[in-house]
Amino acid sequence: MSGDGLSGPVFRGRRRGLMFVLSSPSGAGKTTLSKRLIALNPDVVLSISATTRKPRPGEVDGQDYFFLSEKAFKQKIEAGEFYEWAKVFDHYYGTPKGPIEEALDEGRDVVFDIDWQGARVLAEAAPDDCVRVFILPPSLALLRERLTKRKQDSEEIIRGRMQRAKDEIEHWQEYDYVVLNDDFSRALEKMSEILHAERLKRVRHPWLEGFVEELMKEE
Ligand SMILES: Nc1ncnc2c1ncn2[C@@H]1O[C@H](COP(=O)(O)OP(=O)(O)OP(=O)(O)O)[C@@H](O)[C@H]1O
Ligand SMILES: Nc1nc2c(ncn2[C@@H]2O[C@H](COP(=O)(O)O)[C@@H](O)[C@H]2O)c(=O)[nH]1
Repeated sequence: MSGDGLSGPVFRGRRRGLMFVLSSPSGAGKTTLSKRLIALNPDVVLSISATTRKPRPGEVDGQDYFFLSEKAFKQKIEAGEFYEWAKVFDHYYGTPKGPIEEALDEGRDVVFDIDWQGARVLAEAAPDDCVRVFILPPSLALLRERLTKRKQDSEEIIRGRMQRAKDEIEHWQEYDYVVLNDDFSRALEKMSEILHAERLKRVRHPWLEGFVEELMKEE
């Protein structure tokens, strides 16, 4: 069951999975945080996006992203295979529908690492299921340092990502929660707290309606 404290021997109702949407400027730490969050909560599923950008060293197709040609990506847009898609840093990125719908229907929570455009689409499409978290870096200087130390991108690419950082941060007020990723462990703890509190929300437990109705008939 969902491990949310409402599923003991008496409370057997199922809940629908929630969409845990993370955005931040590139390099603030959402990939690292989401992977650690899933390691701590193995019942949570990571949404694997499709992209037309080239794989970084060590990235695995089907694990980090589905790496597609622009032609294949556009065919999938036409076929309606994406929940949402956007152009970010001159490349296409999109969230495949199939695995997400399956996971949510099974009551599993899904983590999305997507930009503000995608977060907005998901929140409009599924306002009751969506929880949006914006991750802030402690400063732009430290953001640049993280991108540099990651050793995955050229100086030119890092410059482009830094130029777009403020455009992304401008959307912070569209999010339900903001987590400052200064100390990593503290940020991770806050993410876990948000996830666990959100799982308990009444709207995520429609079975409670029937349960309370029965309870009120007693005596
Ligand atoms: N709290 C932290 N303190 C120091 N370094 C951190 C912290 N959090 C993450 N990092 C490091 O910063 C780098 C960027 O993190 P990460 O790749 O998770 O960012 P991201 O937001 O997913 O970026 P992108 O949008 O480009 O995918 C990584 O090398 C990661 O180990
Ligand atoms: N709207 C979407 N944005 C996405 C998706 N997958 C990733 N992203 C965002 O793109 C940038 C760059 O990612 P990188 O892996 O090249 O560093 C980052 O902000 C991601 O959040 C998606 O499916 N939809």
